[in-house]
Amino acid sequence: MAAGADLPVVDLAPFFTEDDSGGVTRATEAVREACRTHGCFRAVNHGVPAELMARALELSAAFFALPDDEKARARPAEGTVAPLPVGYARQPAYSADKHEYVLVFDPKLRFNEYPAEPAGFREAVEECYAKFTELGLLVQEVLNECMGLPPGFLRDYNGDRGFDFMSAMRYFPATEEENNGLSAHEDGNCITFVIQDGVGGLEVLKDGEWVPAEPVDGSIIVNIGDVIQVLSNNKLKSPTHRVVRKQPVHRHSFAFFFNIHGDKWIEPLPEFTTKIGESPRYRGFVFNEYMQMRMRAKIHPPSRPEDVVHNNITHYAI
Ligand SMILES: O=C(O)CCC(=O)C(=O)O
Ligand SMILES: [Fe+2]
Repeated sequence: MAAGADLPVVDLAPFFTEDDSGGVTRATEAVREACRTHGCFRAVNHGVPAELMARALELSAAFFALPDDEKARARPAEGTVAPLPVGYARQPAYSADKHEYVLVFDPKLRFNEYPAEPAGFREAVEECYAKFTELGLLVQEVLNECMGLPPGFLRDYNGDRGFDFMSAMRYFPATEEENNGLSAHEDGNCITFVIQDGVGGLEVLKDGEWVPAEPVDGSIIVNIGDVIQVLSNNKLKSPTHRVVRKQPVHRHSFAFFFNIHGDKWIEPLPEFTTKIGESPRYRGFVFNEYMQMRMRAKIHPPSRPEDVVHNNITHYAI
C-alpha cells in the first residue's frame, strides 16, 4: 500500500450555495478527475448531517448487538415483492463475505421490515435514506455535467427510484486465520455512498495497490458503479474495492445504492462511441439480467476462479 495515499477529497459545498464565483466549476472538475483516476472520492459538505450519520451507525450497532433470534424477527413473511429480500439477513456460513445486514428500499414503497428495537433506528434509517437520495440526485447531475451529456439526460434516463436500496452492515471481527470482510468487487449500480464507523477496513484498488478509505467522521465515500462505467464507455470507472476485517472488533457501515430500474437498457452512449468515432467496449443489456447474474453468483459462488470474472461487468465486454 502506498504510504500516505488517500482518496481524492471533493468539497461539495459550492452546490449548496447561490453565491458561486467558480466553485461549482471547480468542484465538478474535481469530481471528473476523481472518477477518471480512482472511480471514487471522499465527499465533504455533502448535505447529509454528520450527527444523523453518527446516530444511524450507533443505532445500527445497538441493533446488531441484540441476540440472533431477536434480529431474525426483522424479516418479512415469504413472498416479498421488493426487488431483493428486505430486512435482516446474515451471509451464509460458506460465503467469503463475513457480515450481517439490514436491507431497506425507499420507505415510500412500504416494502421495509424494521426491527422493533432499538428505539429511533427506523427514524434514523429513513432520514438517512431521504438524505442519501437527495445526494444521489445531486451527484447524478454532477456526473451528467462531467460526462458532457445534454442537461438533464441522466435525470430523465434514470428517473425511477424504485430499485435504490440501502444496507446497514455489521462485519464480524477477523479471526487468526483470515480477515476477508467483503471480497473484492465492483458495484453494479450507478452511484454508491458508504459511511463507516471508526474501525475502518474499506479499501480501494488503485494502480494495483489497495488504498485504505480511512474513516473520517462526517465524510461519505462516493463510488461510481458499473452502469456509469458502461454508459461512459470506460471514461469513468467503477473501482474495485473490498472490506478487510479487524481484530477484535465488529465494524459497522451503511451503503446506499443509487440504482437504475431493472427494465432499463444499458449500453455505451453515442457521446462516447459513434459521436467520437470510438467502438463500444460493451454490448447492451437489460439491467435486471445483470443484477440477477450477480445475485446468483452471490448465492451460489462459482467454484472455479475463471467463472468469477464473468459475474461482473466483463461479462458484457466486447
Ligand atoms: O461496508 C463497506 O464499507 C462497503 C460495502 C460495499 O462495498 C458494498 O456493499 O458493496
Ligand atoms: Fe461495494
